[in-house]
Amino acid sequence: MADLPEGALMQRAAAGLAYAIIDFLRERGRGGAYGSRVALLVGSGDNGGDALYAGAILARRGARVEAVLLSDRAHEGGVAALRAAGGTVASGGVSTGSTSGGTDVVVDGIVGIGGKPGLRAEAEAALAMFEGAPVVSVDTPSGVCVDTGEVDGSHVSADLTVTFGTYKPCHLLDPAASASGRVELVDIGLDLPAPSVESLEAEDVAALVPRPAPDGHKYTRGVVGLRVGSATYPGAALLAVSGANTGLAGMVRYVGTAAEWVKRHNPEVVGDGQAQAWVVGSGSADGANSALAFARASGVPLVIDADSLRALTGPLGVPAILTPHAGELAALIREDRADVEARPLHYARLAAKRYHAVVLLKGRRTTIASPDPATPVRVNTTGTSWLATAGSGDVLGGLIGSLLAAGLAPIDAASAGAWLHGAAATLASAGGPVTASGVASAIPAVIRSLPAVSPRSR
Ligand SMILES: NC(=O)C1=CN([C@@H]2O[C@H](COP(=O)(O)OP(=O)(O)OC[C@H]3O[C@@H](n4cnc5c(N)ncnc54)[C@H](OP(=O)(O)O)[C@@H]3O)[C@@H](O)[C@H]2O)[C@@H](O)CC1
Ligand SMILES: Nc1ncnc2c1ncn2[C@@H]1O[C@H](COP(=O)(O)OP(=O)(O)O)[C@@H](O)[C@H]1O
Repeated sequence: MADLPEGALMQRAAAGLAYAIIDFLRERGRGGAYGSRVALLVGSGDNGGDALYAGAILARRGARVEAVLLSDRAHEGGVAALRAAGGTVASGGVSTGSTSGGTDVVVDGIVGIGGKPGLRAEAEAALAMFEGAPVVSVDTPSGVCVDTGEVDGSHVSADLTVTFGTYKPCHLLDPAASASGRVELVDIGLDLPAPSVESLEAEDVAALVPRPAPDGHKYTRGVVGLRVGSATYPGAALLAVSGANTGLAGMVRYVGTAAEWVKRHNPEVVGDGQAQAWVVGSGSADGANSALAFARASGVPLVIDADSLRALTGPLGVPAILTPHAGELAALIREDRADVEARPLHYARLAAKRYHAVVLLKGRRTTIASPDPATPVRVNTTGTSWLATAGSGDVLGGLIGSLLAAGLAPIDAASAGAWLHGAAATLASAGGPVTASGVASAIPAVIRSLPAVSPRSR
């Protein structure tokens, strides 16, 4: 890094940005840069510099590029480069109209990682001039909080965000993740600090998924037990069992009022006995407290879902994964649901600390926090909104339980489970509706499709 000439990182970022914009224009039916009309919204920092240098590349390739400067301190080298390439520069935050009324893309170089949340009035006014035009954000959608994914005030909603070096929390965590649109990563050779938020990829999950040892038997593979469902909600038992009974654990036990149903549909499932992990609470209704008490007394790691979350009073004294959706987490920590949805990172961390458990906060971007504040929070990016269907959370609890029983650490079981669950939903959905049972049925196919893992990296 020390050997790089000054500005080299910005030149790499700008080149990556320019080529991403050209691809974006092609996707939208333009030939590429040539003949396209490009508006750059340029703030006072290096983020605006990236936009200006990218604009210069586009102008050299025949685009009509206008930079709208939102500050009188725009990046000087970038302004000069754009002018030299034939672009126009409008100061005072007002477009000359050279690209409006048919702008093919607006490039948001207002602020990047140096910005404060919220947009200033001149940025809002400039965005309003180009309302309706597609937006590509440089590094981050301007106005969101980069480190938490929260939004406070107005912000850009991008169709595409081109980011440099690494994904930032705002690209992964809602609500800012939704404002980022599609996110493309450009490697510019940055030296990066350890992340506070991360996301598993297929290779990571492949390395975590338990595989039977050649000389293994069913007990060495782990036994998962479920105390879920009730006379009121027998379906929750069936669905949680379907998530657990995909062959990832060596054996599945079920204890509860739905035992006859469960065994009729799952002849492999056996009754009470020792287990390496218990899943409790899904559809447990009045039995939620006793299910939790029995499971806790076993001393093994637990997955605590739905009704059993209400029975929690504090840390459990055993390793545990809590799996609330936003409403359940709000009730658990006595906050408003809307606040939890607005600050998932904050509240997942808070609950993990308070209950000394891994907290998996379900939603579009399921957020998984460890009680150890040094462990990065994991955000799940697989899945589809078709997964928002009754009972799919029950399937997830069972699946995570089987991974826990197979010996994964709670943070790994929770995050690999969420990844597989989302991927199974996408596979089963194939762009259309899917049921919770359909999600469970697709889990083995997702595992078969994971990239091969060398035995050494397991
Ligand atoms: N890391 C790297 O090595 C590389 C980084 N690179 C790029 O640099 C970007 C970071 O650049 P940066 O540090 O100059 O900050 P940046 O986000 O442009 O703006 C900060 C200035 O904006 C202002 N401002 C603040 N809040 C505001 C608001 N809400 N609304 C409006 N204005 C606001 C405030 O100035 P003020 O006007 O208050 O004086 C502040 O000083 C990064 O995201 C990436 O694109 C690449 O080139 C590759 C190498
Ligand atoms: N908009 C969405 N996009 C993707 N996944 C979603 C969305 N909404 C919910 N989900 C996922 O659907 C599942 C729903 O679980 P949950 O709310 O517990 O449902 P249930 O209690 O009916 O089983 C979770 O895995 C959650 O992450």
